[in-house]
Amino acid sequence: MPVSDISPTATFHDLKEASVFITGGGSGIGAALTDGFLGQGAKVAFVGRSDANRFCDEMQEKHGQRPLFIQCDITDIPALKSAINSAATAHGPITTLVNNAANDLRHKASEVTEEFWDKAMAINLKAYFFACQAVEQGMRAAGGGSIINFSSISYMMGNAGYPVYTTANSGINGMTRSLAREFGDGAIRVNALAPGWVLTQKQKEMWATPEDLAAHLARQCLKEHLAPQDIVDGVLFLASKASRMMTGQALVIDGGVVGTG
Ligand SMILES: NC(=O)C1=CN([C@@H]2O[C@H](COP(=O)(O)OP(=O)(O)OC[C@H]3O[C@@H](n4cnc5c(N)ncnc54)[C@H](O)[C@@H]3O)[C@@H](O)[C@H]2O)C=CC1
Ligand SMILES: O=C(O)C(=O)C[C@H](O)C(=O)CO
Repeated sequence: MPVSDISPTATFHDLKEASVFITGGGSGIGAALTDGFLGQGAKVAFVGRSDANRFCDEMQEKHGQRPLFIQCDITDIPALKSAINSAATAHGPITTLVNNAANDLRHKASEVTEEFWDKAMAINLKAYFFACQAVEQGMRAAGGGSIINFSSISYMMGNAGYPVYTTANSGINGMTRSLAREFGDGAIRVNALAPGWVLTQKQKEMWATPEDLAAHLARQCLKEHLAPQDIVDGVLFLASKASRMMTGQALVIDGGVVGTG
């Protein structure tokens, strides 16, 4: 489905003018999130490795407001912190952080080198932590905020084929619970969101064989594959004061896989 067709169903009035920072907000689920937050009237900044100006043009045309794109590899922690500072300077202190960028490259345990491990963890876990650290003081000064850390049901399913990724996904949930405790006295909420299999263009091109899709659907209670926009309303809810007393949780949006297999 083209990005332009994405339309979240809920309106969260407190997200109007909110300063939102999204990692990997230019493609896949992240692009749907950028679109969704702009649709709420939020000010959105996002980072990604490759040029996203065409996507920003599309968003400006659709919403009358351009997201701020900052080119940045999130494994470069000083660059990530600098991007967060630039976004806060442009839009005001970040009150919603979405740690979305990740890499689910397939691999076998026997093939994992130390170098691969370090690189995978740098993208899928380390960057998440340092982005949380970088927004803490600004959120405290602003009177609070919401952090949403993308995890995945893949570790809950005990999936093979990407063990370093699933290790990081599990770590994200532990980190989320600890940071929820540590940041809670600043009214900063920290939650995880674990999607099921979401058929982005990349998933369709790289991993989704007809056999695997059928097997996955057989495990879902709801017999329809998820699209990126199915994740958006859940993120908006976690960002909004609609979830004001919810923190340290992992929200699963998967069509009903976990616990049914
Ligand atoms: N698509 C799916 O089926 C599922 C996705 N998820 C999670 O949802 C989130 C989004 O997933 P997708 O949209 O499928 O991912 P994707 O791979 O399609 O997009 C990830 C985005 O992050 C960016 N990115 C990756 N590495 C980066 C780096 N080093 N520096 C800066 N940007 C970088 C990419 O350019 C891209 O914009 C991830 O956290 C993923 O683990 C979880 C479960 C299932
Ligand atoms: O995190 C991921 O990426 C996934 O979980 C993708 C799908 O859920 C999957 O691989 C299903 O088998």
